[in-house]
Amino acid sequence: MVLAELGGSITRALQQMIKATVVDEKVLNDCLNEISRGLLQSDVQFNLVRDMQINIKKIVNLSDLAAGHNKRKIIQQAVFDQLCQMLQDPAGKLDQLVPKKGKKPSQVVMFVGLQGSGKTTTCTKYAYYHKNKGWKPALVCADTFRAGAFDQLKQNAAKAKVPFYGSYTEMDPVKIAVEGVERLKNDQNNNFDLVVVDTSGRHKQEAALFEEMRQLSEAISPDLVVFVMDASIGQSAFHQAQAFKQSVTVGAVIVTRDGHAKGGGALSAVAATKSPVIFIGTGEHMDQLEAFDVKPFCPASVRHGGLVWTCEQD
Ligand SMILES: Nc1nc2c(ncn2[C@@H]2O[C@H](COP(=O)(O)OP(=O)(O)OP(=O)(O)O)[C@@H](O)[C@H]2O)c(=O)[nH]1
Repeated sequence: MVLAELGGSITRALQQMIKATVVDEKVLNDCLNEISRGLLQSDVQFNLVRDMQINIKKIVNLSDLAAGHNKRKIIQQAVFDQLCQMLQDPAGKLDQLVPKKGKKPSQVVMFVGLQGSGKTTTCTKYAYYHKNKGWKPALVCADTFRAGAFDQLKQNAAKAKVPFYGSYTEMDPVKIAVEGVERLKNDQNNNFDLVVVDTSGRHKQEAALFEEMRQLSEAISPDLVVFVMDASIGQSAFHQAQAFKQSVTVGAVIVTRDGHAKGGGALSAVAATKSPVIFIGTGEHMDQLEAFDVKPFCPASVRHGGLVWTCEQD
């Protein structure tokens, strides 16, 4: 997994710093440069990497640290905090964002993203994931643009045994979404608590499709808009994600096809949308969706000389 590989290179940089006999400016710079190299190789935007270096240096002001301070631990914590902030909860709103099981009226989650980013697949995976955790999810196909999207979602929904709403004949995605969401929300028999809406793929250059997405979002007022991004798009993730964020209130990111060399583009999408990565798609199958865990970037402990330097808050 590429995000985990990036975690490995960050851990190695920290280990080098921990091994140093004296932690001085040179050791700190070497460590930060090594981490920056890993991030840049994973295609994280240069500006983000530079800002992260600046922030860490502000927190870890070696000349101001009195003797007796555990410099290694302070550096490690600063690196971990910065990465967590970049990835996990950049706006500090994760708690409010995540739908709550059993909540009424049903919460609506709308999926948006570029063409082929994996939205349709991820919608079903997301519904299936929650179903296995005891939720009552349902799916709506508001992708009238791609021929085959309806059948794809219908088949996936049947496989996942998740109820589904869509139409072969209606071509207006806003109408379908409104009807589907209303019907599923008011379904007294099934008591759905999560309605997942799949939308057409679009590109920021396609103004009309972006306007359609804005109208769709306005019409159904989703509780959460998820931006689905393919890990392989690398740096262009930043501008695309930013364009989506400017049209609809993106609240979270799901990264698909993680395993690609440019997986660090996820960091750029997070920075552009100020939204956390909540899940990672690790394959085409229904169960290949993992709740995102920031820890691979910086494992809980980095062992050296019998000491355990914990990255987690102690
Ligand atoms: N390996 C891998 N493949 C994925 C993942 N998610 C989706 N795919 C595959 O990517 C392809 C495109 O996925 P779709 O779900 O159809 O993409 P989409 O965003 O709905 O496409 P549009 O509606 O055209 O925008 C399919 O072949 C999926 O099986 C993932 O996490 N890992």
